[in-house]
Order: sequence, then C-alpha cells, then structure tokens
Amino acid sequence: MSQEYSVSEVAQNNGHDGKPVWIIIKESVYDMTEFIKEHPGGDDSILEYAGKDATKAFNEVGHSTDAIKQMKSYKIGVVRPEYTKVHNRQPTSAANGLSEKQQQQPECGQSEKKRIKFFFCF
Ligand code: HEM
Repeated sequence: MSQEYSVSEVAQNNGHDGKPVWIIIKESVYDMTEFIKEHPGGDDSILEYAGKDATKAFNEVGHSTDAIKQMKSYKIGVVRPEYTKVHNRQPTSAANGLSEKQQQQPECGQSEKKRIKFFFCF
C-alpha cells in the first residue's frame, strides 16, 4: 500500500529553509527535490507549486508520455483519502482556482440520482 500524506504535510515540504520540494499531481505526492535541477521546464515552474497541487499546471503544459512515465520515479505516496472525498472526485481542484460550485458540479450520467441533470448537460 502506498504511503499516505495529509495535505498539510505536503504543504510543509515547500522547499523553504532547505525543506524538500513535494508536489501533488492527481492524488499522488511527488518528491521533486532532486528532479528540479534537471527538469526540462526549469526549476521555477515546479518551485511555484512546491507544497501544493500542481495538477492543472502539469496538464496544461501537455507533458509527453515520456514525462508521464518519468513521474513514477519521483512518486513517494498518495494524498489521504479524506482529501479525495472532500473534493468529490476532483481532489486536485482546490489549489487550482476552481470555485466551490465548480468543484461540486457532478459529471453527466454519473448516477441514477443525477440522471435528471442529463438534459442540462447537452
Ligand atoms: C513529476 C513531475 C514532472 C515531470 C516528471 C516533468 C517532466 C518534464 C519533461 C520530461 C519535460 C520535457 C518535455 C516533455 O517531455 O513533455 C517537461 C517540460 C516542462 N514541464 Fe515538466 N515535469 C513535471 C512537473 C511539472 C510541473 C508541476 C510543471 C508546472 C508548471 C511543469 C512544467 C513544465 C514546463 C513549463 C515544461 C516546458 C515545456 C516546453 O518547453 O514546451 N512540469 N517536464
């Protein structure tokens, strides 16, 4: 089983005062301390998200499949399930500027109860 970290534990590892540089991408926690020196996108782009959720930024760059494979080497664990539950299948949205309303919006056709919303989705 993967090591679990709370969001506040991750936040403490923000690269300040010689601390490691951890980031969250999807529900996974990555230790970027060594990798920032060799990251082709520069250290700044990662340091900006040290201790935070970088999912949106990571996706927006459109990283190659090689980059995605490379991520495995830096994964140290996952974010505690409470985080995933609270953010309702969008565990990484909190630090990415989505409003509460956006975070709560269900995807279309997810469940029986939400089927009624189907019509509003198209
Ligand atoms: C485990 C995490 C990460 C890995 C393994 C990784 C790896 C890479 C690799 C291999 C490239 C070269 C281009 C490619 O193959 O796609 C790249 C480029 C880049 N990455 Fe990352 N990256 C990570 C996280 C991030 C994050 C969090 C950001 C935040 C914005 C970021 C921003 C960039 C940028 C701006 C480039 C340059 C794109 C370009 O020149 O077109 N990366 N990254």
